[in-house]
Amino acid sequence: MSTTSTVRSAASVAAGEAAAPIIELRNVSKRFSKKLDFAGKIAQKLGAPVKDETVHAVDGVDLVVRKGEVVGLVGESGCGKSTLGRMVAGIMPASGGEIFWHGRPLNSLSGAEARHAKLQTQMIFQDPYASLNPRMRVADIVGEAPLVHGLTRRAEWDAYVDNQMRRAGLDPAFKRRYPHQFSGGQRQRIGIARALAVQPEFIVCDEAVAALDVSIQAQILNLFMELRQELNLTYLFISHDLGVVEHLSDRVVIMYLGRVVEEAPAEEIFARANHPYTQALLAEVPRIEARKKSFAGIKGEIPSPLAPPPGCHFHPRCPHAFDRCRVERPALKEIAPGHKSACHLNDKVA
Ligand SMILES: Nc1ncnc2c1ncn2[C@@H]1O[C@H](COP(=O)(O)OP(=O)(O)OP(=O)(O)O)[C@@H](O)[C@H]1O
Repeated sequence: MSTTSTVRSAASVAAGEAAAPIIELRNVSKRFSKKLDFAGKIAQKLGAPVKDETVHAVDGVDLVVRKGEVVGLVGESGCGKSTLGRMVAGIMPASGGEIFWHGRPLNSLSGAEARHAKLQTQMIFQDPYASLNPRMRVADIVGEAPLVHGLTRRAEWDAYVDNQMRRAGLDPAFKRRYPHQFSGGQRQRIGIARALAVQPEFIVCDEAVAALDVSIQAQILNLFMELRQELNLTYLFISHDLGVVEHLSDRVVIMYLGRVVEEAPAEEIFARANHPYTQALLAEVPRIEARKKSFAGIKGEIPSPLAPPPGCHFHPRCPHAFDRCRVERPALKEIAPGHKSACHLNDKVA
């Protein structure tokens, strides 16, 4: 058994039935109103009917992340993963539904509690360079927030920063340098050191390794898993690539056009994918076992979230679609213990 799967199994036990949810989303949606362009504004002024231009980025999602778990959130570009991640991290409000933090509605927290919740959830982004202030030295990037929030004192600050840098695999000797003096992988480590410095319990990684070379990706993924063990961290790991989440997730959640279409323990997703969309995603990961199965790749383009197809959003691209799929939204139903899928085919088989 590989080290990663040993780590996963051990954590799965730790994150079993009894582990309490850190975050829970119930029927959460996010809509963005698209601003009218010049022609649209003129048409509106002239009293012409103007189309409703609303992007349904996230549409009625239920999601639970339990303490100690690593949840992989996977789907094609534009399916709403980042938007969902931002709502989970408390940096973007939902348009509908409810978000619970340790069992309490996020919007019922007092100012101090909400600030604490925000600090406890850190986000790591795809492009570390864009999220690091180019005019700040690494020591300040890493050490500013813990000082502001009273997690360290001025007298101990240097040692505190050194410690966070070492944890993220950076040499503290370089702490007076600026972000542009580091490589892509090292910059991602600076982002990780900054996140760790506020002592979070939960980290949302949004395509955190997507911009890195494959060998560097592996190093950063290993670092995430070591930190998980060392600091008892919980992760929501967002990626467009099922292959990336394969080795580190306890549970995998698949999104398509704003909705969750399947959710299961990682082993189950890779061994017995149920939803035709998940099967198509698996077919596109060349190095995993499932490629041997005769899943067809995904045909066609992902439809616009401005006008999602009725019924099951995946039906125009699904090789198994039938009449019901074109009119009725499939509910996310349990098809095996811990395995849920939103596909009308499951009712048909039964
Ligand atoms: N601030 C915004 N205003 C308007 N539309 C937005 C905004 N943020 C996201 N969207 C739209 O919402 C949809 C979902 O975007 P999101 O970035 O969450 O998807 P994603 O799955 O993370 O894709 P990617 O990996 O490409 O970022 C997209 O159609 C996107 O254009």
